[in-house]
Amino acid sequence: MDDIKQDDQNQRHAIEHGDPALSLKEVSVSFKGQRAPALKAVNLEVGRGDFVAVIGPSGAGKSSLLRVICGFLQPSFGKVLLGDCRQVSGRKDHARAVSMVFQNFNLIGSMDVLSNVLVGRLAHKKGLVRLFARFNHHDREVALCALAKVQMLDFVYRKVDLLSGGQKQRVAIARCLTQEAHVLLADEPVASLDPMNSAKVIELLKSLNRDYGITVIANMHQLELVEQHFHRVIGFRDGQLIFNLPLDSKVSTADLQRIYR
Ligand SMILES: Nc1ncnc2c1ncn2[C@@H]1O[C@H](COP(=O)(O)OP(=O)(O)OP(=O)(O)O)[C@@H](O)[C@H]1O
Repeated sequence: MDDIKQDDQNQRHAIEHGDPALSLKEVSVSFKGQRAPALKAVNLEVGRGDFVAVIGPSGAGKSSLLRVICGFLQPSFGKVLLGDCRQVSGRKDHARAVSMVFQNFNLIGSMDVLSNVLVGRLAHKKGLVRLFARFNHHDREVALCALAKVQMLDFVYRKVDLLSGGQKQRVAIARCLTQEAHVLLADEPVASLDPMNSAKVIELLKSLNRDYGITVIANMHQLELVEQHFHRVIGFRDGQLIFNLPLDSKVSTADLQRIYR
């Protein structure tokens, strides 16, 4: 237990003194037909290897934040930088560096677990090899290692439609691992899961962060899980970043009132 605490402290020290995994500079996102922007001039730096929760009421801009980091959305203003200076300018530029898991898993239900996980390797392919989704021995090895990490090796050839919600989310996480991304974004990863599976999925994300140094940013509605597991919490309201705090104890009532009014 003491070792784990020491590891945690070492990791926090590295984060505080290391390079950023990503930065947002004055990022705004506006949607056609919406009066207010989804994100308003957001400035944010996330440290390499950090484990961050994003909280805020519905419509606060949490998903828009992850989607603009992932490159699914382009900022209307400002820029997203990966590492120190590489600007995110399209899907291709960062398809390998950033991966995402979703509340509804985004898996292909009619395909087996291994085929779904191999999709993560497409980020490493070009041209016809990518078009025809041709995978080699190394791709399969990476995928099987990822499935071992999420404890789904016994289900390699099972159709995804036949898995439970918790198992599906573990497959989705294995797909991210197979992509070998440095940053894992999770959009409400436990919203569809019961409390036991929710805790398991958060523990799994935590172990990827601890064992592989993957930077994790997760949108969360479950404050208890956030306070129990995450190193940092970011609060959003009305598209604005309201606070960005290290999490040594509970989020104060005063801070919660600033976002959930
Ligand atoms: N594709 C879209 N087209 C138009 N407006 C959108 C779109 N996606 C999001 N919005 C708007 O942008 C704002 C922020 O939405 P976003 O989904 O980022 O919030 P959120 O904090 O993730 O909410 P929730 O917790 O309910 O998922 C909302 O007002 C929403 O209606």
